[in-house]
Amino acid sequence: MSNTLKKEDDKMYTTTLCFLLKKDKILLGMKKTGFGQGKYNGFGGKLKDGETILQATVRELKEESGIQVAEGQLAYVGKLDFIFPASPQLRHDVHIFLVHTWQGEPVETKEMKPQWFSQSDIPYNEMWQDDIYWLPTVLAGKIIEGTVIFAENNEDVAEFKFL
Ligand SMILES: Nc1[nH]c(=O)nc2c1ncn2[C@H]1C[C@H](O)[C@@H](COP(=O)(O)OP(=O)(O)OP(=O)(O)O)O1
Repeated sequence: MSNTLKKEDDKMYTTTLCFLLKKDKILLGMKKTGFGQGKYNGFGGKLKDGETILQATVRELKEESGIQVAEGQLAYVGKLDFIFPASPQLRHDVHIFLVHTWQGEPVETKEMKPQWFSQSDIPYNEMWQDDIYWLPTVLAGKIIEGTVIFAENNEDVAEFKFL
């Protein structure tokens, strides 16, 4: 591996992502600010210093949707490594969780506008383009691990691999 690649690896940051499920519905949020603005996605964000992945998942869900969960209500479903060859500093991994029970009702926050969708009508064309490669597998009950390599425009998926 070249030194350049090693340097990029060192810079990788960690994020969380979680999806609430209720019967045949899934809760997505329209991201109003920051990375992924204008896309529907689950709720999550970067780990803060000293935080565990579970703590960050609970905190981000609360900040972005008003929903409170206990760590024990988070079901781990997988991990993805997002690689942006045109912008190596964007590289990050995401730890993904499903939530079936929680406290409170979703509310609009300054970061996200929550909306329930039928699981058979997920708006993949308004989401990150990698989601259609792995979210159906997660919703089918499988645990995933994979790598996404984005194209030069940092939007299209150049390659998706399940490990
Ligand atoms: N390609 C991708 N596909 C996807 O489904 N989710 C992605 C994604 N790339 C990033 N995400 C998720 C992970 C995480 O939940 C969120 C981005 O988190 P960031 O922390 O980078 O953004 P924020 O603007 O929310 O920053 P903070 O609130 O400061 O943490 O988007």
